Amino acid sequence: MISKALTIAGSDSGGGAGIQADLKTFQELSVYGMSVLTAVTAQNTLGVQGVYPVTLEAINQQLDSIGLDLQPDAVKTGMLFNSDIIRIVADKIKYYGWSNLVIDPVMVAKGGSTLLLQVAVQSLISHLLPLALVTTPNIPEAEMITKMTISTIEERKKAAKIIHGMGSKYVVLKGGHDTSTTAVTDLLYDGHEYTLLESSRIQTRHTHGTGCTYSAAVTAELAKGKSVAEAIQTAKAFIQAAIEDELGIGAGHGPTNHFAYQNRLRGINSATNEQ
Ligand SMILES: Nc1ncnc2c1ncn2[C@@H]1O[C@H](COP(=O)(O)OP(=O)(O)O)[C@@H](O)[C@H]1O
Ligand SMILES: Cc1ncc(COP(=O)(O)O)c(N)n1
Repeated sequence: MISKALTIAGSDSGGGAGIQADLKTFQELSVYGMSVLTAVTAQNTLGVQGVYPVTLEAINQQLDSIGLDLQPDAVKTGMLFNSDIIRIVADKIKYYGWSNLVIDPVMVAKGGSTLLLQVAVQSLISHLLPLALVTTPNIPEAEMITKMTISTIEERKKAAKIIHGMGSKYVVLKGGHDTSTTAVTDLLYDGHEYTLLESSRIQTRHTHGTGCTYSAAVTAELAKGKSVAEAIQTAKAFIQAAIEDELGIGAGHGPTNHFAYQNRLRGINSATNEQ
C-alpha cells in the first residue's frame, strides 16, 4: 500500500513554498500527499503581498475529513499564523494520535513577511513542540524559540538541547542562514548525540521554500517507515539537488527545483526535464 503524508500549512500562490512545495516533494518521493490549508497567501518570488487566515471551522473540518478516513503515516506542520490555529491543530493531532510528526516552525518569509504572529510563538512551544517527533527550526526561528543569540556551533548545540527539552524528540537546527562559511551545516540532536550534516553552500538567490521542501522530504521518508536519521539524510540530498539545479523562475527569490532529486536518479537533464 502506498504511504500517505499530510501537510498542515499555508498556500503559496507562487508555488515555491508552503502547501505547494510540500505536495510536490511528497509526490517526487512517491508518497501520497494530502493537505489542510491554514492560510492563503498572495505570494510570488518578490515577496508576500497578502495573508488570509482560513477560518477555524474550515481548518477543524479539514482535519476531521482526513482523520476520519485517510489516516496519514506522517504529518508535517508549516505556516500556522496564530495561536488559535496552533491550538486546534495540536488538539486534532493529539485526538487522532498522529505521532510521526514533523514541526517546521515557520515564522517569517525570506522577504521578511510575518507568517506566525510573534505572540503565537509561546503557543507553538506549549502546544506543538511536546508532540513533535522532529522539529526543524532555522537559526532565526531557534533564536525566537529559545530567546538566545546563536552564532557559534556551541550556541547551536545549546539551542537544540533547549528545544529538545521542550518535548521534540529530535531537533534539526538548519544552517542555511549562517552565511559566514562556504559550507552549510545542519545540526541534528536526538537527546544524546549531536550530528553535523554538512554540504557545500550553493551561491544562488533561488532559495524560496527551502525549509518547507526540506521538512516535507523528512515527512515523506518517515511516512515510508524510514528512521529519523535516514529521513534526514535523504531530505538533505533532496534539498541540495533542488537548490543546485535552479529553475531560474521569477524576478526575485525563485523556487527550488522539486524535480531535481528524481531527475538525477533517472538520468534526466534538469535544464530540459528530458532524458
Ligand atoms: N545556499 C544553500 N546551499 C546549500 N544548502 C542550503 C542553502 N540554503 C539552505 N540550504 C539547506 O536548505 C535547508 C533549509 O535551510 P534554511 O535556509 O536554514 O531554512 P529555511 O528555509 O527554513 O530558512 C537546510 O537543509 C539547509 O542546509
Ligand atoms: C505559505 C508559506 N509557507 C512557508 C513559507 C516559508 O518559506 P521561505 O522561508 O522559504 O520563504 C512561505 N514563504 N510561505
